[in-house]
Amino acid sequence: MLSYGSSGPDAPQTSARPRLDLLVLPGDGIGPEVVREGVLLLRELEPSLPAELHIREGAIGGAAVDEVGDPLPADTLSAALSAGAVFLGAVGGPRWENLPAERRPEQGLLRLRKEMRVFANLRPLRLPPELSFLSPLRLEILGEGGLDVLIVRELVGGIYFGEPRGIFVEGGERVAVDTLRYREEEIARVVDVAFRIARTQGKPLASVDKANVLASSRLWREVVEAKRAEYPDVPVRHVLVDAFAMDLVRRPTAYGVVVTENLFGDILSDLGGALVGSLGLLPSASLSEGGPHLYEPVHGSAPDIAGQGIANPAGMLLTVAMFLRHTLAAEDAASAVEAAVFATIARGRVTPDLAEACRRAHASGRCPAPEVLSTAEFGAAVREEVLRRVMRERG
Ligand SMILES: NC(=O)C1=CN([C@@H]2O[C@H](COP(=O)(O)OP(=O)(O)OC[C@H]3O[C@@H](n4cnc5c(N)ncnc54)[C@H](O)[C@@H]3O)[C@@H](O)[C@H]2O)C=CC1
Ligand SMILES: CC(C)CC(=O)C(=O)O
Ligand SMILES: [Mg+2]
Repeated sequence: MLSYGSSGPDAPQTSARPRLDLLVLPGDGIGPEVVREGVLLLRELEPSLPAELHIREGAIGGAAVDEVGDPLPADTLSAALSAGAVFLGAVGGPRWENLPAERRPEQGLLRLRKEMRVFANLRPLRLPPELSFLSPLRLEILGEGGLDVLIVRELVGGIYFGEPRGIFVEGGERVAVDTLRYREEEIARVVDVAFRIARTQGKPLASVDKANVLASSRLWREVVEAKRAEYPDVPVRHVLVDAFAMDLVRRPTAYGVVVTENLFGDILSDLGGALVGSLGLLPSASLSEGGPHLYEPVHGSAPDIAGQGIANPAGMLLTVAMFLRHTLAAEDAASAVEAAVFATIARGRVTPDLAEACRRAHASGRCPAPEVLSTAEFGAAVREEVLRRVMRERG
């Protein structure tokens, strides 16, 4: 394990602040590129945070397969389980696509989520009004408030984990099996998280399923109905997933908090990436109950742009904001990071994935002339902006 940063894990405590151990897992492709910007931002903010951060790095995914032949090495898992929080970049890539299923990078991530019991994956689809030019949706559809929908995705159950699974030979031909299985309690705990957030934010809850076909969805609906009695103040409706995909594009303002099972949440959040203009803008926080939370951007390892220094680190930086909010309860710092990311983009300072939308908007006076930045330049611009905001707040 590498450790880096000013203090190092074994340095004596020099302040009264509690110590928080962070495990950083860069992974593959653009993972390390965006994680670097996240760590630099954390370092910049560290002196003003309520905890002293001790950052260690570990191996996961294809990088770990190359190093030790296992996408989730035992020392990475034990470091994750004993950390205060874990950051992950992304895993996977064409290099490892032909490995046996259990050694594929993605299995390392799935096992990590399962072992950490991070069952509630919060995926905000947020585009403030001043950035509405990034969305392919027309202004009148997006609404005056921009886009603001929270997907709460069940993360450690469902078809990604159910047994039996695999490719078997039956009657001389190959048969593939995946099992979609949910226990009542697995549904209830994530639905409860979604209800609580909807209540706190004063928003309606949509539960997305496929109850007209799937038994797991019928149980899901029953559990939501039972939970509803505990939250009589939260308006709830059930929406079939196919209709929801259409409706999210047609009238996103109809939705506030959306709760759904693992596979549907995975697919729908990438659709959300298109609605905000780039998958590279979406953060996520995977919450456990009592254990460390896992923080990861929504996107994957993006092999098509990896190694070029052009990945958008905004999703990772907004993920840092989610860490500040959910692990450190440092709401002011979280809001400052979010505001800094959005303000940087609103000035036309963007990575290449947003450049075309910015150019088009510039032609109609909705965005300054774009200044196309590298991953590192965008990260630095956001850090400067965060510091400016923090200084301004301190007077
Ligand atoms: N959480 C994770 O580690 C995830 C890993 N993956 C893995 O990643 C690999 C690539 O999968 P894809 O289907 O290509 O999905 P992907 O999310 O890596 O990329 C999809 C598209 O979005 C673009 N994109 C993604 N993140 C971006 C960023 N930060 N800035 C600019 N553009 C960005 C990519 O260039 C690509 O065109 C696969 O091995 C897949 O299994 C996929 C999704 C999540
Ligand atoms: C690569 C998979 C394990 C997961 C995924 O696509 C996601 O969590 O968004
Ligand atoms: Mg995905």
